[in-house]
Amino acid sequence: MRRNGLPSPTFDEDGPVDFNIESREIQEARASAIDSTLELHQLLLGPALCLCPVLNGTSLQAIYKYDIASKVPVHGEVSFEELAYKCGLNEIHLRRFLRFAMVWHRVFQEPRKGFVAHTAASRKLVEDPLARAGLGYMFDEVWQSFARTLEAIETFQSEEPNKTGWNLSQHTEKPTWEYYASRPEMASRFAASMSLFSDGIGLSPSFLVQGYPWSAVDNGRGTVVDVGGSRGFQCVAIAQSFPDLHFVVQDLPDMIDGAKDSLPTNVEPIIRFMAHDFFTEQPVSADVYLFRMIFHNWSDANVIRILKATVPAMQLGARVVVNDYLIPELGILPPIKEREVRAMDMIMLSLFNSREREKEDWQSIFQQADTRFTDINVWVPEGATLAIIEATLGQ
Ligand SMILES: C[S@@+](CC[C@H](N)C(=O)[O-])C[C@H]1O[C@@H](n2cnc3c(N)ncnc32)[C@H](O)[C@@H]1O
Repeated sequence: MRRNGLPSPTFDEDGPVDFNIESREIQEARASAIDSTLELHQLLLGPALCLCPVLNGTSLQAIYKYDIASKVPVHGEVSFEELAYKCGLNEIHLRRFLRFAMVWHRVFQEPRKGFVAHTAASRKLVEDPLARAGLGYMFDEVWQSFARTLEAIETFQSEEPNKTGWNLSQHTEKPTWEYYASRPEMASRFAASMSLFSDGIGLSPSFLVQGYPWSAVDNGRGTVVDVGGSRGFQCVAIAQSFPDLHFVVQDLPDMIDGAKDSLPTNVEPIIRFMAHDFFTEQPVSADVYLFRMIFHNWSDANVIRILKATVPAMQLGARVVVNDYLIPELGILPPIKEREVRAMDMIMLSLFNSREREKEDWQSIFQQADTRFTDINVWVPEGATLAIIEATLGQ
């Protein structure tokens, strides 16, 4: 990092909150150091302590709920007494929440007894609304869903998206998207968290742009339908590199409302938005139907329903292109990457009753949707977190 003029990692308030490492070599060195230190750490803990992880999110949840970070002056300090007053919290609770966060998460520090100051991590919460949204989503929704997941499995014995740990914890029978429709503040917190997670280096849209042969889609002049394409972020990225393609971004009406107005002007003429529920028959005939981070939100039966609704619009040779996590065989990925995929798989269970899939799962799902899906190719672009799964409709 020194050789590349990058700041050294530190917990100090003025330390870098993001590394902004672009070099693949440095990223790989960082990942391998994380893997090695994790292994060393767990070896030193030993089996008994590995069985006792601390799973207590109360402290971070309180920091989010009472917006504590914004009440601590940047480059200053505040007493526990005054901060408790500002937050409307009992001082004993506040002190234990913050001291837990200092020790477990390096969030806040106590430069002298009884006074609180920022670290780089707590300062990030003040300065980055996406980081705040991510914390809120994690501790108000995801963490609570984990605690009710086994209960949901036993009670419902169902794969439907409204029979989950999330449903039990939110006390609703509606699936997430429907529930969010009447709660715009939760919907925008979810969207902000997604853009925080998509900033992860392996999730950049550039991997989809460079990792798929877009120039071969009808010689670079074909039509791509981005199904469940949100506000068109992926299509914008692809369109910037392949300006002769045409795009239709489909999503639920609330999601695409006003999205056309926020497109960059150079790609605006080639990207169109359309309200479409992907469980109903696909109305657009295209060369490629892109599903990015869609199927991992749905059970196998529902993915098959969505694919069956797509097939009637597909001409011979048209393709479904899926961009989703791929579960590898155990031990093939570096440990830190494998943790991420398996963590996502568990989150999908608790929130949606869905799952991340292995290569063989994709073969089986496409075959069950339509036996004419042939040539199923699966690859992971170098450095990417998401795989590309491509299925072509044959005779
Ligand atoms: C995890 S997001 C993925 C968004 C986008 N493809 C991406 O990669 O950033 C899932 C998307 O599916 C959309 N969605 C959920 N149910 C839908 C339905 N029945 N029909 C169309 N879109 C739906 C949501 O509104 C949301 O934009």
